[in-house]
Amino acid sequence: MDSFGTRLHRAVTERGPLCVGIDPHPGLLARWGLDDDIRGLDRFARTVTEALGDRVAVIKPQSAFFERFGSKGMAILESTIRQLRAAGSLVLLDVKRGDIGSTVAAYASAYLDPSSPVHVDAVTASPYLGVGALAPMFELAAEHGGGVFVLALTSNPEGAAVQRARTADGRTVAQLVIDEISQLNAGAKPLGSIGLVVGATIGDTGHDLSAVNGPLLAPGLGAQGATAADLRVVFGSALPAVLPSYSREVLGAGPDPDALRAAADRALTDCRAALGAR
Ligand SMILES: O=c1ccn([C@@H]2O[C@H](COP(=O)(O)O)[C@@H](O)[C@H]2O)c(=O)[nH]1
Repeated sequence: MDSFGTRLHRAVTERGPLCVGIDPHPGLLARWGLDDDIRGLDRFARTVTEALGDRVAVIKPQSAFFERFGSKGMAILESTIRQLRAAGSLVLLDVKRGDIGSTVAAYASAYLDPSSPVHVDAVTASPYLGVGALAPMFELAAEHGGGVFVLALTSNPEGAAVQRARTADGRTVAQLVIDEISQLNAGAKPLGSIGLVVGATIGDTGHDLSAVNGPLLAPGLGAQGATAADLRVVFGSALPAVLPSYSREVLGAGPDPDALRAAADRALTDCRAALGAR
């Protein structure tokens, strides 16, 4: 199996640099004329999958919106993952896991072992128990062609107090995360398999992303206020590695599948223009 970095590079080359989230917010279910229950969740996830699974490079289900319905929600998440992968999009499960290493090993087998019912192409992970504690995820990802996106500079305003705090050597916590992930990706071609999450909302923070050599997931576009034009300010010379991510901005166009596709196409056109030809 090719590495996640290779598979992502291929998907972006073929389909364009875009990630669309599946975030079935109660408000969106209502706007779509669906009840906030298991049937509404199923219809919402199925509609997005059928509309976008064969055209968007990466689809990012937000686990929380499935988890809130318990085991029935998880069953829908499992079938959504299967349908998305069958349609050819890479599935990035936004689940932000992180713990002591021995527990991270269990999260790794849950999401990155091909024999698991919730096996996905990549997951999001939190580094606040130490980047090193995520090693079992990095190892299983490498073994099975999976990817991990580690939070570095998140899109929400509350993140800055923790992420931009200074460590003993004067670097910010975020720069320490960035540097550790850069080491893990060193020498990988065309792209490493360990990505970072850097919000499109954060402006020019002066962090150095030039050595990451891995994908940079950029949430915060659309509903949180960032525009594709902001990507240039946030990422500078690291722009070619950016994977822009939209959820509500695209999902709000539903439930008509043509309208969903048109919204995703608009987002992709904006991102292509901002990132340069890709
Ligand atoms: O820094 C981060 C990390 C993750 N997210 C997630 O992305 C989507 C954003 O949804 P929008 O509707 O496009 O605002 C959501 O699932 C977040 O949990 C993020 O926003 N910022």
